[in-house]
Amino acid sequence: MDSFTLVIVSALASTIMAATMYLLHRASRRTPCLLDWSAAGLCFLASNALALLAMHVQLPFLLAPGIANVFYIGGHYMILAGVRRHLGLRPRYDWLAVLALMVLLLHVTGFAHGPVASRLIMLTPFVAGINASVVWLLARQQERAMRDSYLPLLVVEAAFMTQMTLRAVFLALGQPVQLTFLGSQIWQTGGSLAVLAFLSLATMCCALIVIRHQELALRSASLTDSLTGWLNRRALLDMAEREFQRHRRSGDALHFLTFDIDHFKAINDQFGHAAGDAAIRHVTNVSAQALRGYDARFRIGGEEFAVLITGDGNFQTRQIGERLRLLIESTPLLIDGQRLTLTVSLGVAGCQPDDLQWDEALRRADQALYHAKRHGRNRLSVYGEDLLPPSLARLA
Ligand SMILES: Nc1nc2c(ncn2[C@@H]2O[C@H](COP(=O)(O)OP(=O)(O)OP(=O)(O)O)[C@@H](O)[C@H]2O)c(=O)[nH]1
Repeated sequence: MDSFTLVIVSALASTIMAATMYLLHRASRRTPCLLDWSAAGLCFLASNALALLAMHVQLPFLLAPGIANVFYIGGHYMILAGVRRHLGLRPRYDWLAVLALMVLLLHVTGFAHGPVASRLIMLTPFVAGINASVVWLLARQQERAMRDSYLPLLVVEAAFMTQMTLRAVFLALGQPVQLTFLGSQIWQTGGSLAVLAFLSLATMCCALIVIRHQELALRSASLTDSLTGWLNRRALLDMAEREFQRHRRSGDALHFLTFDIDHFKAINDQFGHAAGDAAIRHVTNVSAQALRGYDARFRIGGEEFAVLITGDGNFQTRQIGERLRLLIESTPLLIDGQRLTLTVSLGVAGCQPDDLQWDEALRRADQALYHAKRHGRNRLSVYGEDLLPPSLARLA
């Protein structure tokens, strides 16, 4: 294949990468790694543009291949920088500056002025090192929901690193191959095709990561209450059904602990809606300290909350609820310089063998909660103990 066509096609693929990443960023500005990946496309484009220019004009050696190779390494590095940023790490442009300087300085050495093969061997540790860093970072990720979307980029980077390394090893150890700058032998053609495939696939893989990430963020937002960060009623429908099915199979206890802020309307009326919101946040923050990390918490109404407690009986659930009640009572909220003591009323109910739906237990927990409200507030009632089912209440 002629090298002119390959460089043109690679330049096109670089442009598509830069434009795709930039346009995706325009569509959702909350994903800055897209700008790194767009810059990666621009770097590859600049490298190809210099190569094209060098085909027609005699350029200084430091410009082509020197600066052209710096852009080429920069392109690979910007993919790494974007991956780092996506994973919440600093992109480390200082490392890029050091790498760029090293690559440029190497072009002053006699080795770089040798045959094309020697420059290829010279660049391989840089490219393979950057590719290996991307592979290492992505392979370490534990988040199950995202792992599948990292795999394609991981494979593409690993494949490119492998072909680059094998090519360099063959050129270093094998029969001398006469490569010429922008020649059309199989070695150059293969290398250019590898770059072309890499650019096209990396563009798709980066887009896949961003789309998957946004999808998960949207899904999480749709299940989360924005004021408190607790799960919302919609999430409760999902999770309670799953836990109810598990409870029916395993027989493990499943309890609902519901609670509601006492006289909350008075806070709104006296201090305003913003103070009411602060009170809601205060109650959820404090009660989170009384709950265990694995207890699923939900905001199911304005100032009503539910906790799904699995594996514990009435006694332990009552203990958890009492701990929560006491902690809220003893942790005042500061509003306008005033210390305001908040209290909550709580209800507890467990799923019973003849329950057909999980919400029967939630309804009983609500009845227990209203029992606690009627009997003075700032207290906890357990359905079946403090409040008897109607059939037993008649006998009592
Ligand atoms: N600030 C704020 N207020 C809310 C929110 N959601 C509901 N509310 C208010 O919460 C109040 C609930 O009042 P009530 O149901 O009478 O309950 P209460 O005053 O706590 O009385 P008891 O529950 O009987 O102790 C209403 O005034 C709602 O407008 C919210 O997100 N923020």
